[in-house]
Parts: sequence; structure tokens; C-alpha cells
Amino acid sequence: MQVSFQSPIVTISKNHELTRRSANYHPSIWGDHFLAYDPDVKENFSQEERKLEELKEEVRKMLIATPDKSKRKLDLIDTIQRLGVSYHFENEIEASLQFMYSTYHELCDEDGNDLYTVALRFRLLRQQGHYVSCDVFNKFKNPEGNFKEPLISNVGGMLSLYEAANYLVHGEDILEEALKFTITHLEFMLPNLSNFLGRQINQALKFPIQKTLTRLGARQFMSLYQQDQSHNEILLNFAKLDFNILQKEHKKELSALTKWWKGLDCANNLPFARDRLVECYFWILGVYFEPKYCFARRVVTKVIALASIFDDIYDLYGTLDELILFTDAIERWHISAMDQLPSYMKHCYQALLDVYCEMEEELAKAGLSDHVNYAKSGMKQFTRAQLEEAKWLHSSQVPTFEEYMKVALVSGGYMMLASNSLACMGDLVRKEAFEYWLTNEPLIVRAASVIARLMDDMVTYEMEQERGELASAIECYKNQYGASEQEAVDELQTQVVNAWKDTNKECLNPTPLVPMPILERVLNLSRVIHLLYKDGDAYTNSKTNLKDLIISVLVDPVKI
Ligand SMILES: CC(C)=CCC/C(C)=C/COP(=O)(O)OP(=O)(O)O
Repeated sequence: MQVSFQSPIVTISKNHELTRRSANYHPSIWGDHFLAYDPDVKENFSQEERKLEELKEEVRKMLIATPDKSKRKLDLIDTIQRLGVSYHFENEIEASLQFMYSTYHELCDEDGNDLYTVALRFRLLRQQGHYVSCDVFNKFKNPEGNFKEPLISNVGGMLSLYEAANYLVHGEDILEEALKFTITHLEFMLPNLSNFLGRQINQALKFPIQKTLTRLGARQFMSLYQQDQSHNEILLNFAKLDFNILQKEHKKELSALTKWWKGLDCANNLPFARDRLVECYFWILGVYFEPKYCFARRVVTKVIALASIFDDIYDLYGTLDELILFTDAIERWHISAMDQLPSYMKHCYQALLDVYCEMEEELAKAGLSDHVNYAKSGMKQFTRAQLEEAKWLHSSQVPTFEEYMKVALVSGGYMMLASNSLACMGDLVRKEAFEYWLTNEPLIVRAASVIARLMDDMVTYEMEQERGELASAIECYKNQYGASEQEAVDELQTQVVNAWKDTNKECLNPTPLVPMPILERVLNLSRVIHLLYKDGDAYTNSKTNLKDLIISVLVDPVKI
């Protein structure tokens, strides 16, 4: 597509007719939908909130009254977590799991051959960051070293083992075997299962708990749990009410963000870019949904929405000369750098400066203004890597796989998003966590970046190749190793599986400097990618399944 070009930059390319690329992305499917939820309209929540408090206290009593040694306690904690309400009972749950961790071997002995319970306890402890050995599963094997045949008919046990095995780390062969064993047999039994069990297993096979986003998982689990004859009515009602109250808050946040987004007027100023504000909010909601992260959600949604525009500028619309100027302006990070930019870039440069001012002002109130520097430096690193990729594009170069990955792990945006997400989390993240941890590219952040880059490339490389972007993980791998496309895909899939093992390993090592709530945000970033890129690029083509998921989390309240 040729676009007339009226900015001063035209002089740079005066001998050429300037051809700009376009991907013809579909417009936003949300339009002004969320504007209706005006954050300034004060609602009278008091009755709902009183009810919520009452139910919360009942659930708390239930938690305290259920003995930590009992199997009932495991189910109760699991249900509370899967219903998305464990953030109300963090201390109670941690205390119980701490007890289970300290008495782990006795408890496992008492479990005997109860696969369901052994696997559930193992998973709950690993989820909480407690390392427990996978040797507990040895007793479920026969002398030949295979899982015992009769286990196959124990559907609950098989499902529990499958969910637990997803927490495997490198070298845990028994969990690797458990995954194969359970997946094979669960898939095989699917057609013969009741509707209720079938739905549950189908869901688990696509999205094991370890890869599931809390809000989405809660919404889906709620409807399954409701159909379970033995469900606890108080707990279910509490979870439903909590979900709806949070959803109202999220809608208001999205309303305010929609106003901001409309102010940028992308349709006129940046018509080539993806218009995906709601999808960006959903992305960041996946990272933190709790009310206390309201400011973080607001600002980091703006950051990712701008990063998405930048990606389209670097990959599609910008000329190389413009991209060099833009990268330089971001490096300088000052309003005076704006003069050198063409008008379409001025809009997003100004928006960038404004968003980080907003971030800084809010962080300063908590005495954390230093954090903004780490967030800015993540953004600078991101655009530098984007420029490197654009240079490959404009010179039709295919780098080696290693060269590509070095740049593409940064240009994928997950290192930037990790630093920005953590910068806005408040005083839980200390300056030292940036200094001594994040800036050294910790394994969990690298793993999230690998998952993001490779899952993205595996579903977008054909389309990107059509528009002349030759440098993708698939192409670079094929080129360097003389591999077929299938061999390249297989290798990249293995690297994604390994990155999940790295993630699991890192989550078993929380420290005072980097506690579980920090590790969990990076884990959540990987979970969002898994959801968005599992079956195609659902972020870009958001009319698909993603639309229904967003409706279930952000539009439709749960029926009470
Ligand atoms: C993590 C961030 C910053 C997300 C913002 C949206 C985005 C850039 C998605 C990937 O698009 P793409 O598939 O065009 O990415 P790339 O050009 O890196 O392949």
C-alpha cells in the first residue's frame, strides 16, 4: 500500500517514492463498549460488600476449622485457589501449607496408594514454592518401572497426577513419564466420559492449572464446581460475589483507559497500528488482577499498548531513517527530542513521555521514584532491539539463530514488560531486586522471553515472511542447521517445554529479595502468552476465541 507522506522526513527519501507497508489489521472489536462504565459514578456497593465480608469470614472459619492433616484441607485450599479467591486468605493458606511441608513424609505415608491425594499435596506445595521430591510417585510404579495399569481407571487420580506433573523441572523423568501416561489415557477415555467429567478433562488437557490465568481459570472452574454435587454453597457464593465485584472494578478501569486511548486518536494518527486496548488490558489483568494493583494495571496497560504501536512502527510502517531517529529520541527521553520526529511519531512519543510521568508521580508518592528508571531502561532496550530487527528487515538479512535470539528475546517485549510490571508493584519490589536480580536477566525472565518469542514466531512467521520479514526463529534455525520446517518447529517446541521447566525451577526458589508474588508475575506473563499464542496469534486476530474469553472475564457477570 502506498501512502502519501507529508512529514519533514520526506526529504530523507526524496529520490524514492516512499512505500509504506500495512498489514490491514482488523479494527478494534470493542469500540467504546467500556466507556459506559464511568469510574466517576459512585455506586452503592455497601450491601454487596457487607455480604462479601460475611461470606469471607465464614470461609475463613471453615479454613481454620479444617485440620491441616486432613485430606479435606487439601481439597478446600485447592478449591479456594481455583475459584480465584485465595488472595483473601494468603496467610492462612501459607500457614497450612507450611505445616504440610514440614510433615510431608508422614502425611505421604498415611496417604498410602491414594494417587489423587499424593499428587494434590505435591502440586499444592510446589505451587506455593516449596520443593518436594517427585520420589513420592515411585510407589505407583510396577517392578518393570511403568505406572501401574489399574491407575488408568482412577480418573480423579489420573487428573490429579497430570496436574501435578506439569510442575516438573529438568531431570524429573518420573514426572515426564507421568505426563505422557496421563495425557495418553485421559485423551483415550475422553469420548466415554460423562459431560461433566469430559469437559473438565478437556479443559485440563488444553490448560493445565500451571498454565492457567487466575481470572479466566476462576470463571471456568466456577461453572464446573457448581455442577459438582458435593460443592460448598458458601464458598461458591463467596467466589461468585467476589468475581462480580472485581469485574465491576475492572470495567471501570477499562473505561478510564478507553478515554485515554481515544485521546490518542489512533484511527487518525496511527491508522496502520493494531487497535487492541482491551486485549492489552486483558494481558495485564493476567499479570495482576488484585484490587491493590489498580495503579499498576492502569499504567502497564498503557505501556504495553504503546509497545504494540511501536512494534507496528518498527515492523511495518516506519522507514529505517525514521526508526533510527525514533530510537535515538527514546534513548534521550526528553521532550526536546520530539522536534526531529515525523508527526505520526510525535503522537506516540508524547504519549510515552506522559505515561512514564504518570508512573513516576505515582511511584514518588510511595518513595519509589527510582523504580521508574528501571522501567524506562526496559523500554529503551526494547526499542534498540526493535531497531536491530528492522535493520535485518531492510537489508533482507537472515542472521544466525543465536544472533537472532539474542536480539529477539528483547524485541519480543517480555524483558521490558517484566521490568515495567515489577516497577509498578509497590514496595514489595525493592531497589535491590532490580539491581541484583532483574538486571542480571534471571532465568525465569529469560524463560518467559523464550516462551513469548518462540510461541509468537511459530504462529506468525508465515504471515511475517509474506510481508518480507525474513528473520524469524524458524527461518534462522532452518538456515543455520539445514533443517526442514518441521524439524525447526520441533526444536523450538522443545525449547518452549524446557523454558517451562526453567520457570517451574525458578518458582521453587523464592527468596526474601524475590518472593513468590514477584516470581508469580513473571509466571503470569508466560501464562498469558500460552493463552494468546497457543492456537494462532489471538492478540492480532482478536475476533477469535479471545473475544469470548474477554467477554467471560470482563463483560458478563456470573449468575448468582
Ligand atoms: C509483549 C508486548 C510488548 C506486547 C505488545 C503487543 C505485541 C508487540 C505483540 C507481538 O506482536 P508481533 O507478533 O508482531 O511481535 P514481533 O514483531 O516481535 O514478532
